[in-house]
Amino acid sequence: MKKFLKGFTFAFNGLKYAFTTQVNFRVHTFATIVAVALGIYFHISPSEWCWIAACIAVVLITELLNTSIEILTDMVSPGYNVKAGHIKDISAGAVLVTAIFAVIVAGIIFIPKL
Ligand SMILES: Nc1ncnc2c1ncn2[C@@H]1O[C@H](COP(=O)(O)OP(=O)(O)OP(=O)(O)O)[C@@H](O)[C@H]1O
Repeated sequence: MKKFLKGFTFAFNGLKYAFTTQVNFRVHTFATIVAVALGIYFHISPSEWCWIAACIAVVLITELLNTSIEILTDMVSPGYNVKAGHIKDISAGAVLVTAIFAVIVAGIIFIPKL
């Protein structure tokens, strides 16, 4: 049980690290708050909440993985390396894809309610 709770502490430390060091993670957290506030304001349906929750999760998870890939890349390749650059660009591209997906879903749900 102690080990299980310790795992949570490590996970929360990771979230804290991402939040305090990554501007993008803070921006996505702010976007999460806005999406939840809009969902409450417009009384969206349970299935619309599922889509919003999925968007929030996929964007935040990808941002967290992007952060850890960046750290790992800097560790493995501290100097300039074309491949290191590609790795970081691809990882950032993954975040962009999820963000575009979230904006499209939010548009489909919220624009008709305006
Ligand atoms: N070691 C490297 N070798 C080659 N290009 C790199 C390297 N590190 C970074 N780059 C290039 O610079 C871009 C920005 O890298 P950087 O590490 O600053 O990431 P970031 O997205 O600005 O994240 P953060 O601000 O959190 O560090 C990368 O996407 C990549 O194109």
